[in-house]
Amino acid sequence: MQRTGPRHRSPGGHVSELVIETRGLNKTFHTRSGAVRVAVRDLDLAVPAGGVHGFLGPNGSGKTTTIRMLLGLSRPTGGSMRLFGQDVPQRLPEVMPWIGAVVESPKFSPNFTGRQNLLLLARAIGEQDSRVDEALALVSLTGRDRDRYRAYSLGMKQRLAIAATLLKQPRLLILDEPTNGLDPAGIREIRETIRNLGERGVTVLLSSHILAEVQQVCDSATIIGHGRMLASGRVDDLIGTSTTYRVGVPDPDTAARLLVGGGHTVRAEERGLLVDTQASPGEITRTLADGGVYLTELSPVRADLESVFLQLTEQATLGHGTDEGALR
Ligand SMILES: Nc1ncnc2c1ncn2[C@@H]1O[C@H](COP(=O)(O)OP(=O)(O)OP(=O)(O)O)[C@@H](O)[C@H]1O
Repeated sequence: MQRTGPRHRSPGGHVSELVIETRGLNKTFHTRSGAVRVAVRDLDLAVPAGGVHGFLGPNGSGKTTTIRMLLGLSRPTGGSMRLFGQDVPQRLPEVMPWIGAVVESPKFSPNFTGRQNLLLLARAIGEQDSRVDEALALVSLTGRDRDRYRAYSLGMKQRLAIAATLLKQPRLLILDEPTNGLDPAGIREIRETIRNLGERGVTVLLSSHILAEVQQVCDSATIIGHGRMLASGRVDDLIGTSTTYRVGVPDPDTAARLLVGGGHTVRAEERGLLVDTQASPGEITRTLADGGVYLTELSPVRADLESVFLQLTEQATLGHGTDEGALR
């Protein structure tokens, strides 16, 4: 797992081509009341070519701000950015034809069908009409393309928005929280669409505050909190770095103190303690036994990004004192 630095290393140490690269990226807002708000802080983002890369962080952690800067919609206060190896925003006009983005809901005409909306768009950007059928198929809207847009579900509207970006066959697709506000069926359809695109060779940057989403859909991920990168790497590796154990003990307070002293991350829960650690069960047992505490239970809990995130944000918040927003 890589925690800092702009290069993405595979487990074998190979440095892959980066589609998105930021170095020391900063964005500070000055609010009307005169307060200074740091939205993005020294962010080194490295997104390798191919597959789906998750951009994971709680609400307000700086994902949209970063994406807006990458797309030239907002100006950084510091640092540098590259897309396909080109400095942006300076060279944005050159790389923009390769990039599709759904950052806000696009304006479609409610009385036109999905197909008519895309045909209008395709002609406006000089793409062949045949691209419309291909784009509709990629987002699985083929059977519903002759329904009026106003009759579409939110999920279908979102898939049409993705189809619109696919008309020009982008090599990079940036999706900002694309499943927000969708029902479970809509969420599933969008996730399938994103996975299909990743498998077809499109690099997808998927921003999300939903850990399970990133875990299910993404090959690699960057986790941010307070505008800072907390970890980056393959999702398998991010999960593999730590295991959570449920620890049952007669005296949880003493046990927690001993475990924290031993360098483990500890959370209290109803049935005992949850310990996020890279250590073996034997080491946990020894740490407690050396302090005179004997276990009544020690069982591994399925590792997920949530425990990784909690470990990372705990480290990051030590120096900040503010709390992260809600993750679900
Ligand atoms: N135009 C602005 N003026 C002032 N503060 C802003 C502005 N835009 C964003 N912020 C602040 O910057 C921080 C990061 O916001 P941002 O929208 O980038 O987070 P996010 O990770 O995309 O969150 P969400 O998941 O809620 O969209 C927040 O504290 C937000 O309030």
